[in-house]
Amino acid sequence: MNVRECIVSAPGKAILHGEHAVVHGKVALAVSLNLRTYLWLKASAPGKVCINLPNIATFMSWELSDLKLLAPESCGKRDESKLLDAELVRRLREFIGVTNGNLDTHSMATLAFLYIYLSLFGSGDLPSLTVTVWSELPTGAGLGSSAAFSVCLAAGLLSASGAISTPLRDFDNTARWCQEDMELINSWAFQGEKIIHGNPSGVDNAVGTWGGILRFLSGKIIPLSRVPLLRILLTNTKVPRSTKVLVARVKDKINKFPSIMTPVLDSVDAISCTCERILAEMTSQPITGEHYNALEELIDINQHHLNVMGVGHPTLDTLCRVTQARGLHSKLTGAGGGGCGITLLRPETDSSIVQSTIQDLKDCGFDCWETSIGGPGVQQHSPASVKGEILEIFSQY
Ligand SMILES: Nc1ncnc2c1ncn2[C@@H]1O[C@H](COP(=O)(O)OP(=O)(O)O)[C@@H](O)[C@H]1O
Ligand SMILES: C[C@@](O)(CCOP(=O)(O)O)CC(=O)O
Ligand SMILES: [Mg+2]
Repeated sequence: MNVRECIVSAPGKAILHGEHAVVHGKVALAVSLNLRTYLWLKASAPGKVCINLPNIATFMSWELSDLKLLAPESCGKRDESKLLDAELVRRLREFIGVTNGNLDTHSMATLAFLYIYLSLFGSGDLPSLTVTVWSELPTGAGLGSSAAFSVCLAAGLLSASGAISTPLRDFDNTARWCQEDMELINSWAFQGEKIIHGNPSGVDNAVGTWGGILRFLSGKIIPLSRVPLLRILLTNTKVPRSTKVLVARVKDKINKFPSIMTPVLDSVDAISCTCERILAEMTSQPITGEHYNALEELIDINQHHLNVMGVGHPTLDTLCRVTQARGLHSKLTGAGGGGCGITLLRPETDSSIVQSTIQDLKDCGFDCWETSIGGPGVQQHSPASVKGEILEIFSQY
């Protein structure tokens, strides 16, 4: 079977409010970032499937004849079932030698790839292909690298299978899919997230697919059209953590202390809804200091709640303290336990304050940069529209 070569990309995300609570049916507000993951899919030597994941030093190659033995009996390109095929996951875990509880980066990424590949192609001829992924996002830092990876896998493999169109026309630089195709990409990306996370809410893959600023509640995605331009500082504490472990930790706490944790989750829900209302107000009325005071207070309250849930970290406390000393407010973003935090900047925050804060945070050993938000969701690219440095990485494989 011949595959169609393609390059696709998907953005990372920052959660403004609602991480963890969103897994338990509460509202989250999330925004796409200008950092993206790129996937290049091309035909490979006959009889072989290869993945090159240089961000995580993973390079694998399999014989089609071995993969064919693992393929599920039925597969469905249009099957949007929310349940993972547990039997296929079991066979794949055994095939790549993952023992129970093994959560390493390499195994999760390989499992997610093989699961989507075999689910989409398993019942027919398996195509010989090579997939190379390169990301501008830090891996495992709370910026949705797993979701951007899963969205790219879903978009690339669905396109190669012909289950969705190839939107890029001659002379286009980038192109996006129709709503129906994006829903299919999102649903397969969600399967990838399930393999990597265990119990994802789906907010990260939704932002990776649609981009922009979204309100997410129990799988329902509402793009926010009325949002002021927000200035955000991103800080990576560089403390590694696993979303899967942190999501499980919060669940244990809820099971242990339901009457204590349920009001915390309800409060986070109210924070997300209040934030959404304030953001809408800021587009319909003149923006005042009161709006920013309220947004800052919501950030502080939510950060305390996240500490109560057990997903804080001393480095995140340092981030909050260092930025507070400059009059700025921060919270963790994503799963916490290290990883990244966001700091809200006011429109009038002087660039000298921003630069001094960045320097203070760098002095703590963190990476820190001002980011732009709301970038496009999943896209197909012509090679000419991909940055030279990424093409150069791709050209090595
Ligand atoms: N560029 C990449 N290449 C390969 N695998 C990736 C890449 N980015 C993310 N992943 C997968 O996602 C996992 C990290 O997911 P997760 O713990 O949810 O953190 P994040 O906050 O970055 O989403 C990694 O262990 C790896 O399996
Ligand atoms: C903690 C959570 O709300 C977000 C996790 O984001 P990340 O994998 O840390 O980027 C989990 C989820 O929504 O699936
Ligand atoms: Mg993730």
